[in-house]
Amino acid sequence: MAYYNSEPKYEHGDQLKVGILLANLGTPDAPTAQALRPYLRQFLSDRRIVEIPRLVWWFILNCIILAIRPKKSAEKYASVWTSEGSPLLVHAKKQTLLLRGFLAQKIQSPFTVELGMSYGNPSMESAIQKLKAQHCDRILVFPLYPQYAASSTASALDAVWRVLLKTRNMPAIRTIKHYHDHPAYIEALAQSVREHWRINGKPNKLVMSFHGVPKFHLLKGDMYHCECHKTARLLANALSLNQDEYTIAFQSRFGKQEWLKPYLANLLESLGKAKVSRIDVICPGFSSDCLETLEEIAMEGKHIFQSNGGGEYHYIPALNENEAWIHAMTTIALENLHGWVSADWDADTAKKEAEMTKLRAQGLANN
Ligand SMILES: C=CC1=C(C)c2cc3[nH]c(cc4nc(cc5[nH]c(cc1n2)c(C)c5CCC(=O)O)C(CCC(=O)O)=C4C)c(C)c3C=C
Ligand SMILES: [Fe+2]
Ligand SMILES: [Fe+2]
Repeated sequence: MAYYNSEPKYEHGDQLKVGILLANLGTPDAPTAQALRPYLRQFLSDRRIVEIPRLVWWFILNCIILAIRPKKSAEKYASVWTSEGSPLLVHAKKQTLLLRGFLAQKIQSPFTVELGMSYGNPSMESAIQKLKAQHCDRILVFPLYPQYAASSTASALDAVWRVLLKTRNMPAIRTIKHYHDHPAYIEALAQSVREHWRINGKPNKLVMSFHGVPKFHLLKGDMYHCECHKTARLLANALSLNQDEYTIAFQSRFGKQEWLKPYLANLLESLGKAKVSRIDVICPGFSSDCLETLEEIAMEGKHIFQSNGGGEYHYIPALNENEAWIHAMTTIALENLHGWVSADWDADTAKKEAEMTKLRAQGLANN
């Protein structure tokens, strides 16, 4: 088998495009133990996710985790699965289509948007192949993680680099590192909270819950923790909240190590025991609803809070297809596409460009 991926057919004069590659985590193909096993194997074999020595981890992963977790996780996935599929994938696909449409209003030069996942399907490889098949010679990688973390953003970029290592005709690449403090993202979050409060009234406390990572990631230089705090502070400012009206927590602890604190489960337990009459929980780090928000936050979190004596519990949905969020994605993409796309491109320019390319190929033009 050839080491390099085959290149798509290209003829002089074919129109070159800019590709925007939306990168997200990925999800299993079905809510079953059979589908969870390969997904979790790929996910948990990533060194960005688990950093313990390979041989020890191989044994723990294959002999313990993959024997138990697929069945347990499949039951959780089944509780949030929709008729269209996994929520994460359903939302990410809709975001891809919407971003394509919004960008088409803003730029006229040829571009396209595709979706690629770090683990599972659609793979990063299939997304890059789709972009190359459409003659994208410039690709902007847009991770759907507002806060940079080595375990999310960098692992998505690793997946891109792995494909490029096997690519003969490499496109130019730009990457977006983060947008945790981008005004349009903060405004999209603020709008969704304001809308929830307009309909349901205000809670005693707004809990902002972020996916956790092991504490040593922070100690070794991963700034994720700081970026989560900055997002929370900016969102609180946008909503004019006092310090005692909101709080931050980290969820989804995995394994026995210490993770970023406070742990959401402990916080919900103490808020419940304090008989707080209503809390609202929002997850600003998740661009789409997924297992971690719909099962862990909306279901499990509610149970912890209320079984400890807490009152009303509202989960505020992720940004998903909110217009303000797609608008924010459009703004962030455009800022990073500077010099790659033009607002005044038209069919005539394209024709002239194609002619020039042909002439250049025949040695009839020097520029
Ligand atoms: C902000 C984004 C995320 C970070 C950072 C992150 C780190 C991280 N995750 C695990 C382990 C698991 N995460 C799982 C699911 C999952 N994680 C994220 C996002 C981040 N993870 C999302 C969006 C999802 C949901 C995917 C979906 O299909 O809906 C899972 C799988 C589910 C399960 O079995 O519980 C695991 C495992 C670690 C160890 C980690 C940091 C080191
Ligand atoms: Fe995770
Ligand atoms: Fe979880």
